[in-house]
Amino acid sequence: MPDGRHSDGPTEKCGVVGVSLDGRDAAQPLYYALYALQHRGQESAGIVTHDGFQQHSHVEMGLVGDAFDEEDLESLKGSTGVGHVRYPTAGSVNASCAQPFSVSFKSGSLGLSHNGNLVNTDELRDELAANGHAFTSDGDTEVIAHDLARNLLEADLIRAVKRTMDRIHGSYALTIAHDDTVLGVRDPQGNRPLCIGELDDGYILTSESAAIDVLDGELVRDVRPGELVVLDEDGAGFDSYQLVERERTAHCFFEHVYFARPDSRIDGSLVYDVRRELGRKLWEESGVESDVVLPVPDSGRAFASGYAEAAQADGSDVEFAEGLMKNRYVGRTFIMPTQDARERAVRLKLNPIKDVVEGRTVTVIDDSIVRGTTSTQLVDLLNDVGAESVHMRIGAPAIVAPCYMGIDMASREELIAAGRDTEAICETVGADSLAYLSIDAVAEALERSRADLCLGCVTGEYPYDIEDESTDREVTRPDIGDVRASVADD
Ligand SMILES: O=P(O)(O)OC[C@H]1O[C@H](OP(=O)(O)OP(=O)(O)O)[C@H](O)[C@@H]1O
Ligand SMILES: NC(=O)CC[C@H](N)C(=O)O
Ligand SMILES: [Mg+2]
Repeated sequence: MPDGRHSDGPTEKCGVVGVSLDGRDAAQPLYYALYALQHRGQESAGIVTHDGFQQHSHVEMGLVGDAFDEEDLESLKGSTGVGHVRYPTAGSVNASCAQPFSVSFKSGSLGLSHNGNLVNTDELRDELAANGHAFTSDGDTEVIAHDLARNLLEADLIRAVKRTMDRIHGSYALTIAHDDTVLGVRDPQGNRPLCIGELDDGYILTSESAAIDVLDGELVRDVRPGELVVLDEDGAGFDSYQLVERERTAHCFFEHVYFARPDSRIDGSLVYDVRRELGRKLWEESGVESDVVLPVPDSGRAFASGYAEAAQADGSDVEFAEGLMKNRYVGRTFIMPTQDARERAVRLKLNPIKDVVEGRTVTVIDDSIVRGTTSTQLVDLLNDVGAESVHMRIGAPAIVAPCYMGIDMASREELIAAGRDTEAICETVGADSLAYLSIDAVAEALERSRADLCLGCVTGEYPYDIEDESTDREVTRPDIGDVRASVADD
């Protein structure tokens, strides 16, 4: 397995936050912000604060609502701090890798939250260990914390961060509490999102602007790729240092397709608008006449409304209907650790309304197909309730390669599109027709050139050097019959 990736798990990403307030305790706003970022990671949640004298930390496995009670929040004293929700992509899936990571050293303390994945973790860990650093986890985040702590012993804050940025390779959006100073750092290619918000009595740094909204704040701007933002300790403002400049960005397009909340604004675009535009383009590229268009909730919704709107504008009398009902108590299905659990979860999660579907031709719109669990089951379900035909339209290109940048998107073996063409995938999921959106349409909707996006999972070409990437390229495909049989057995 290549450095910095574990073998199985969901395609979730972590959420980071940091706040600096004028006197008010930071714990509660951090907690609410983490609640707003819960979709980005459900494995653990944590907050580290600083009261001007000492650091306080509470980190637990589980969801935000379960990880903290009132007493925990009260114990987190101080008006500055950082928080994290984790979905593991590097290191163990247990408390040893839960964040924020705390490190105490001669000249102070650090609490560090990370979204992303380093691609040179092993090399850095070996070097730091040889210099006497003792690690308590096998993750990449602790390596960043130790490297920064070491640099802080020899240099001022800005130089120390710059040195660490020069040494760590890969994707990272970081919020860091260095004593009572809160910092935000974004990797030089801006792979993972990070933005700055203004609150009534302070400032916030966070993965998604929805977390600023829930605190009734205002989005100021995105943190620029390669930029360090330092919040004033009294919450009065912030300073910016452009520490690394790169010619090209490598923004992750999948943030807009699936990960981020539709109500978040990332790198200048509202996720909801981008999804609707992708849906419109999907109609333009591969629209198919049918009686009804059904979104796959949740993330397929905005795509389907854009698709149906474009179809109707073109004179189609297709109906847009919420014909798949979602059980809101079942989380994102990738979170399930085994294929069997994922299949069961899809059945629990989505139920078709027979009356909407029976005897009709149906177009199902989803944002993406990863392992194919959702689409394969859905086609069966829709056929079971009497759909005359089922056409799948997908608002992203086919995912043919793993993600090494902080999304655990399974190995090639598990990806239904790796080593298969669209026709074979269509046959595998059992649909009457299937079409994906083109990569160019994605770049157009995001108003960026292809060269400024990370498209690794849809092209297999990465903007970072990935150790051992090539060893994962050979895929032995099971027979289509075997795949369908395993679904039918369930
Ligand atoms: O091909 P698969 O491996 O099944 O993965 C693709 C599905 O998983 C995601 O939904 P998910 O249930 O994670 O979350 P959502 O409710 O936000 O759409 C995505 O939106 C697709 O529906
Ligand atoms: N999903 C992420 O961004 C994970 C951050 C970090 N690589 C970890 O596994 O803890
Ligand atoms: Mg979905």
